[in-house]
Amino acid sequence: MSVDTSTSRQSDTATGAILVTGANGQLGTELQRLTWPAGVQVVAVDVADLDLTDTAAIEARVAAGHDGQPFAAVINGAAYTAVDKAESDLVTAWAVNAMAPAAFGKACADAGIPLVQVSTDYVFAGDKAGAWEVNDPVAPLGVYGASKLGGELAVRTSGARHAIVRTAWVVSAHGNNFVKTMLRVAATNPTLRVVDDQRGSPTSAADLAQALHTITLRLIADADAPTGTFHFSNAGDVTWAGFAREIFRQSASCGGASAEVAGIATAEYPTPAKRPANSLLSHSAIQRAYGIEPRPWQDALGDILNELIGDVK
Ligand SMILES: NC(=O)C1=CN([C@@H]2O[C@H](COP(=O)(O)OP(=O)(O)OC[C@H]3O[C@@H](n4cnc5c(N)ncnc54)[C@H](OP(=O)(O)O)[C@@H]3O)[C@@H](O)[C@H]2O)C=CC1
Ligand SMILES: Cc1cn([C@H]2C[C@H](O)[C@@H](COP(=O)(O)OP(=O)(O)O[C@H]3O[C@@H](C)C(=O)[C@@H](O)[C@H]3O)O2)c(=O)[nH]c1=O
Ligand SMILES: [Mg+2]
Repeated sequence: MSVDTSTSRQSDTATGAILVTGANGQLGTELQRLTWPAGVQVVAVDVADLDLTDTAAIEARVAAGHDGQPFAAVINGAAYTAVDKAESDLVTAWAVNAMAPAAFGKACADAGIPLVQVSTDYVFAGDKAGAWEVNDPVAPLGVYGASKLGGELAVRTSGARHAIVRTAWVVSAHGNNFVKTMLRVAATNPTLRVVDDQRGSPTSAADLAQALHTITLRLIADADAPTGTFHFSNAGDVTWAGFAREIFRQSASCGGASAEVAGIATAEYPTPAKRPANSLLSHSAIQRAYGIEPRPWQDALGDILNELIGDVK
């Protein structure tokens, strides 16, 4: 007997509207720049459209769907990302990073749709020698990481089919990030002091968006798609000082700003929030479940500098 594969394929095709939060953020911007399959529509909202401190509004928005149809999925890319400010603004940080994911979890469970929640390397204490695996113990050092962990736990216990994707050191050509800070400060300072004892994995917001594109479309199309916790960053690891040096090496090669980087100890750069010494993320879970193989962070940085400055050699 022959099987009509065209029909069974049809049911594997994702269609419908995806609600994306954080529309004006780094990730939200890149999710909107991607090409999505015909039949998939991205409905991107920011604080003016949907204030995430309003949990009733979140539940109503998800329940309302789009154009008379339920949403196909939610990607919660919004967050309270001001790590130092969060230390003194605990209630808002927890509202956006924990209570809003809880509301999305409940609303997605009620609607029977998948939720993609973005989380952070800052859920880890940073006291491991190698890369952090998805099931390694979490022990956030500050309010931002603790509130993002609260969001993870809420989503994990919500009953919604979900993927929690932890990422790290997100950079892009827009929004606030380390690359843009380094280029801006270098324009007026010949030497920058940058911590050389915090190690992690830089991540292009565009590459992260592509990974979430893959995961979300699979979750929509396939009820048996892998769920749980995953790590995505670009490949390789570096300290913030090493990252700054590579930013300036590539920037200088195309006539952009450059500066000397003096590596310093964390103790010499006091900040309100404590940060992990090592937050390198292992990719084994996302490789195994979704076949995603991140490219080196240096290549991703080249694309960002190309967009900001021009031809990077
Ligand atoms: N940036 C990084 O280095 C890292 C980020 N992550 C995670 O990745 C995800 C994406 O981060 P990224 O794109 O860099 O973050 P951004 O800070 O660039 O963007 C966050 C977005 O969330 C929005 N937002 C904040 N508060 C509210 C609110 N009350 N209601 C509605 N929207 C709100 C912001 O809006 P507005 O601008 O108007 O305030 C902004 O558009 C987040 O979950 C973050 O925790 C994880 C690891 C590293
Ligand atoms: C600007 C600057 C920063 N630093 C240090 C401070 C800090 O340890 C490190 C990076 O600075 P940032 O302000 O970008 O760090 P931070 O805001 O902590 O970045 C984090 O953001 C959140 C949202 C995340 O989830 C994390 O993955 C991580 O990307 O560099 C210097 O040493 N010298 C400098 O001149
Ligand atoms: Mg920051």
